[in-house]
Amino acid sequence: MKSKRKSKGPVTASKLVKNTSLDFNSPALKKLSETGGIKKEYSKTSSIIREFHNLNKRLAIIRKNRQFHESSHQNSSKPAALDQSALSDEVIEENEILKKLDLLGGLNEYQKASILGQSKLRGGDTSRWLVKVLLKLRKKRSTCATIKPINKSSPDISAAKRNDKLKLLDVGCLDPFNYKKEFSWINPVCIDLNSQHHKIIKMDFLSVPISTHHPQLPADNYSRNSEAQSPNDEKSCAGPFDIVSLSLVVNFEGDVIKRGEMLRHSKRLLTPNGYLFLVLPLPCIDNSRYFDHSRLLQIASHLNFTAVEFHHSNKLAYYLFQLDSATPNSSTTKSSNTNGNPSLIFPKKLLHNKKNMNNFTIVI
Ligand SMILES: C[S@@+](CC[C@H](N)C(=O)[O-])C[C@H]1O[C@@H](n2cnc3c(N)ncnc32)[C@H](O)[C@@H]1O
Repeated sequence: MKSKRKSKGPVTASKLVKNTSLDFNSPALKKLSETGGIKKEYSKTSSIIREFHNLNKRLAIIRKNRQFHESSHQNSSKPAALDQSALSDEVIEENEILKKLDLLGGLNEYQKASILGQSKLRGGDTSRWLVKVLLKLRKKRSTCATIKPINKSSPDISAAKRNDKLKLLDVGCLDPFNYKKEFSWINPVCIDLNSQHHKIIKMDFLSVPISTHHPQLPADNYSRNSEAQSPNDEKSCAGPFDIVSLSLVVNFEGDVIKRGEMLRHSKRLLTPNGYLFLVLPLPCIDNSRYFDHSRLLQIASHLNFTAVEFHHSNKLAYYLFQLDSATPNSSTTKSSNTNGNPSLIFPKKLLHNKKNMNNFTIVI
């Protein structure tokens, strides 16, 4: 009789990501990479991420339609039979999507797949690009006065010096130690819809308040070695911030209007000349019917952001924008083409029309 015990099988990346403390330099992960096994695992994680995004997008559309049907039903005096059947179809589809998301493992599994995507074997997490640019800006600080003086030489960082650190809101944070090497001059506050670590506040970015009565931010609890820190909570997370990081977060949101709202909210949370670090998958910029580099720059400029630096890698598009609070706000300006929605300044507009393009966009 055959033994029912399953063989342990090879160490796979998906097994590795199940560990809470991920060691990206572990011999097992390196070996997996050398033997080529990791490629298969990466394509598996990529398909989880892709499927998750598609389902999320569809869910946002259905929920929006439902809101619309419900409000038009409330405002109408006639019995709307058609609306009612559309509504029940949408409820059925919504439940199916939720089931599929559940089968995929939900946000938790998606995040594990994303953690694997961050691994150094794949070029590291996106914070490395930001740090490189910030250091470059620090060098030419005479022209970029908002990069504050940094005293890295002092091992004892007093409260006064801590206030000199750049306060960075890391939205959609999977690893609170992304900026570990920079803790002496960057003070990260980490949030995510689904926290993977006690130092990551479980919070929706759109509900981060603009200011607080508690100016002491939780990231002051960070120290290089200490694990025993007081837990972060929603109350301790509030603007203003020197930097807001939206790395691979805007594309996660399925609702195109909420994507625009995320950019607007960054502006509200930033110090007068603060920075917005935005990272999108490259196809959002170079293979979308409704979006591209210049559209992004137009939207950014409308919100008084100027691109300080950008970089397109094989897979990702990195942007560092700086807020110019001195420029008069242009948010009252309306675009000529509003696609039937007069409240939108940058509506969904066909910009390119080639085969196999995606439909990513951000509307404002
Ligand atoms: C692809 S991961 C990005 C991880 C990391 N920032 C990076 O650059 O690799 C997207 C993360 O954004 C989080 N997220 C999406 N919308 C959010 C929101 N409105 N508020 C907070 N976190 C959000 C998701 O929960 C998910 O963990």
